Amino acid sequence: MLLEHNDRVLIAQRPAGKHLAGWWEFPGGKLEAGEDAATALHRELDEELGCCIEVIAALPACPHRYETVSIVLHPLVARLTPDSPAPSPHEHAALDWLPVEQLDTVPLAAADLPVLAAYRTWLRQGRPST
Ligand SMILES: Nc1nc2c([nH]c(=O)n2[C@H]2C[C@H](O)[C@@H](COP(=O)(O)OP(=O)(O)OP(=O)(O)O)O2)c(=O)[nH]1
Ligand SMILES: [Mg+2]
Repeated sequence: MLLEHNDRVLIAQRPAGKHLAGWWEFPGGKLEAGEDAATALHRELDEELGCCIEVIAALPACPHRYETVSIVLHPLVARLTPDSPAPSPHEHAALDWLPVEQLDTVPLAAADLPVLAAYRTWLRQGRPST
């Protein structure tokens, strides 16, 4: 999920001991059986960050094949609800808020590069809601 706040986007560093440890990602996680992307996102954010969000738009799905696993990311653009607590890193090594122009200055997980491209396209198109 691309969580926007004050013209910045939240990124999270994956913790030691997991796939892609040390790499940065957009918070979120796997769908559990029967969940749609929005339901999974709200659950994961509660677990990972302790914050509440509102979805603004859904971007096109981004499949990626790592050596050990293949994934499909379903990127959503979101904002914090007005009364949400600030995100805190319950499961990540660190969090950071970056302006969109700086998102390619950190080591993002390879699967996130097409996500970033789709987000920039969406911004250029005038942020259409879906
Ligand atoms: N959540 C998330 N996962 C990503 C991104 N980019 C990327 O390559 N991944 C990979 C990392 C994992 O291999 C996989 C799904 O991650 P996940 O958050 O559901 O699971 P996880 O590895 O953190 O472990 P767990 O929650 O099952 O304990 O997708 C991203 O931007 N966000
Ligand atoms: Mg996760």
